[in-house]
Amino acid sequence: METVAVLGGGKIGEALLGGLVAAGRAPGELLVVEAVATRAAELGERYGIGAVDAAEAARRADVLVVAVKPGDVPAALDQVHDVLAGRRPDGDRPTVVSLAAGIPTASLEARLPADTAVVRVMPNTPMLVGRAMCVLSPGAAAGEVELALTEGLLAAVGRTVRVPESQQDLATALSGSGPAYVFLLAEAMIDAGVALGMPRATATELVTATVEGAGGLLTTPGSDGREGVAPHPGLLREAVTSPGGTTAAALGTLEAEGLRTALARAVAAARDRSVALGRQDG
Ligand SMILES: NC(=O)C1=CN([C@@H]2O[C@H](COP(=O)(O)OP(=O)(O)OC[C@H]3O[C@@H](n4cnc5c(N)ncnc54)[C@H](O)[C@@H]3O)[C@@H](O)[C@H]2O)C=CC1
Ligand SMILES: O=C(O)[C@@H]1CCC=N1
Repeated sequence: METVAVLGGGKIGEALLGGLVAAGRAPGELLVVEAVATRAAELGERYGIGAVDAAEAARRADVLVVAVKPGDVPAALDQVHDVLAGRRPDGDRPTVVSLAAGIPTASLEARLPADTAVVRVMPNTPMLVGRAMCVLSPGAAAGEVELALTEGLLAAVGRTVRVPESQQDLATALSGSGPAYVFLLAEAMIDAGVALGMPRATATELVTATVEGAGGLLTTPGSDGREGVAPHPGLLREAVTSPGGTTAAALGTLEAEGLRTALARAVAAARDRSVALGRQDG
């Protein structure tokens, strides 16, 4: 198997490394470059992954994953540039896989040796439990080989989909940030249950099982009574909504309070922020 080096062992770096280990990848094939020594040690203890410096990662990696904050990407790429320049671009040089929100492949390529294969990916944190949604777009020098290599790696930790790079900022707003919207919804539901008198542990069990079960229905073909097409959220919602019943009362309140509009605005705000992060780097 190829050696994967991750620059940045923070939340998403850990989700990838931990997810790969959980999927059976040998820790010896995984490397992390982490600026904070205590954090690197923590990852070593937790997953048995070796910490190296940027130059060593650039020397040994077949896939070099950039998982630092968008503003730290230029410095991180500068640290590996010269070693990468010493490796031939025709198969010896690693594929650079960027997980950074907003940063276009053209900006990444401009800070890397000419002809480096770059794949821009927007992952999400369910990667840690093998349930990621990873959205991929190739850079100018990334062909089918590099895309397939990246997909093969990420398939171990969830699902992958290719999109034109013009849709990456919107993908970031939907699936990259999306888990946070679901967690906020869960938190708010639990708090509402507690406010109305249910013990927190019970409310938490009810809500988390409900989110998991609803996710299962959304992703199980045929769950809305139709065969051969992806389940429609509206049909699943209708099946819960008895005429004159409790769900209709709740949904009427949510619509009146503007939940749908709030979500549309939230996704647009996240998309715009992703675009702005890319401009700041440029
Ligand atoms: N957290 C999330 O849900 C997602 C994050 N991302 C992207 O992943 C990237 C990282 O985000 P997080 O993991 O949340 O941030 P984080 O702040 O948790 O992790 C970044 C890590 O990189 C380290 N670091 C910074 N510069 C470094 C360098 N030059 N060399 C080595 N290590 C360095 C920091 O010490 C830190 O541990 C961002 O670009 C973000 O846009 C993408 C999808 C989802
Ligand atoms: O909040 C962020 O900027 C990152 C990108 C997607 C999820 N977390």
